[in-house]
Amino acid sequence: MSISALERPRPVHRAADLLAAYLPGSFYFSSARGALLADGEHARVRAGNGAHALAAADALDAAAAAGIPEPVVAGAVGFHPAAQAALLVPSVVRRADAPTDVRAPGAESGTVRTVTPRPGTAQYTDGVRRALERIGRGDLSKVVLARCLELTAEAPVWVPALLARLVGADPAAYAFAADVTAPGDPAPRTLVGASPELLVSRRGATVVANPLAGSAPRSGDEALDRERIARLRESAKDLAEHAYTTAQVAEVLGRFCVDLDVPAQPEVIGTPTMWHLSTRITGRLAAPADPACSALGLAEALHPTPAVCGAPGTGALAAIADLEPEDRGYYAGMVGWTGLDGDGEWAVTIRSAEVCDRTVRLFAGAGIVADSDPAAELAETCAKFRTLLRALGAEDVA
Ligand SMILES: C=C(O[C@@H]1C=C(C(=O)O)C=C[C@H]1O)C(=O)O
Repeated sequence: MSISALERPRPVHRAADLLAAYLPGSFYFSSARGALLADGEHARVRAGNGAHALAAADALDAAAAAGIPEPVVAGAVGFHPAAQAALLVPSVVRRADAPTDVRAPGAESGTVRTVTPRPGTAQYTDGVRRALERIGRGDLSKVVLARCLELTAEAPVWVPALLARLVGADPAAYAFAADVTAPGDPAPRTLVGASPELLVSRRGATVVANPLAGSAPRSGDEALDRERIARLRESAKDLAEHAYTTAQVAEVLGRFCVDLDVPAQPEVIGTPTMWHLSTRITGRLAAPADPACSALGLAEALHPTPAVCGAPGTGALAAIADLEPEDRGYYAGMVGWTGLDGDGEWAVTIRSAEVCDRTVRLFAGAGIVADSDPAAELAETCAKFRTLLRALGAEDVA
């Protein structure tokens, strides 16, 4: 008698159940691959820059030996090479299929009291001009300049409702909520968002990365959007911006893979707020058992890609340090999970916010290359903010 159907592990929950069970302090991550909700803290994973994957492999072995069933390392790593990380082995992990018909109550508008742009818009466009000077001098070819909106709500922001609205608006997004509370925070701090960008996903020996770069706002009008998509496909400036990112991602994955498929031309993908040039790169790992080849190891090797940093990386990091007045924190870092077998999924932490009590800090950035127009780059950041602003009921205030 065949029992294969019984043996096959299957998710026992629905993504909507996991979302309903999410509470601040838990870790939630979902994508078209499935949903994961993790609770409790079996162990923290602490490691220096570039050493997270090895520390995670040790922590996973120890957790399995301690009887944690199907342990994972889950959490977020900040943008800067020496940034903070919030990675742990949770005590309990529940999984579900990909979210589909998630219904969330609409955002109540009028709850956001103040919106403070940091830097101000004029200072941001000035930063873009200064970046263009550096590009003109040949110091670098591309840099992603970000800005922040600091929102104050009239009451503490309830992250479970915000997360459910983000998933409901775009069930295919890489949606996440991770506890990133740091010493000195006045209240628990949660990183929450719905990213369109896969840093890397691994299943067995197969890896996928899906860099995005080159963008246009979505208008909601079909004819206008068709025009914007066609323009994006042919824009030399956006194609150049995209090519820097794809080249670096392909080069890094090439070090780990025996076969790598890099499509020659990007396609255009859409989110509810944006259109992006997108290249789906797939590869087969040469040594899948090596901890450096775990999903987290690959994510660490790839991060930060020119989608959120620039090219070359060192010049771009220096430009970001000089031209961005706000610390990015977890924005433009990575968020996801890795299992005992090395499989896992890590997204680029964009279209995200850090929520701490009544304060919400959102970031959005735009890739600056030789032909960038400061006003257009500012407009691009405004369009990217809409993902979170909509979910916060604050689209009209910023
Ligand atoms: C930096 C962000 O997005 C990134 C930058 C893009 C661009 O410059 O065109 C496009 C997608 C993302 O890779 C952001 O959303 O904040």
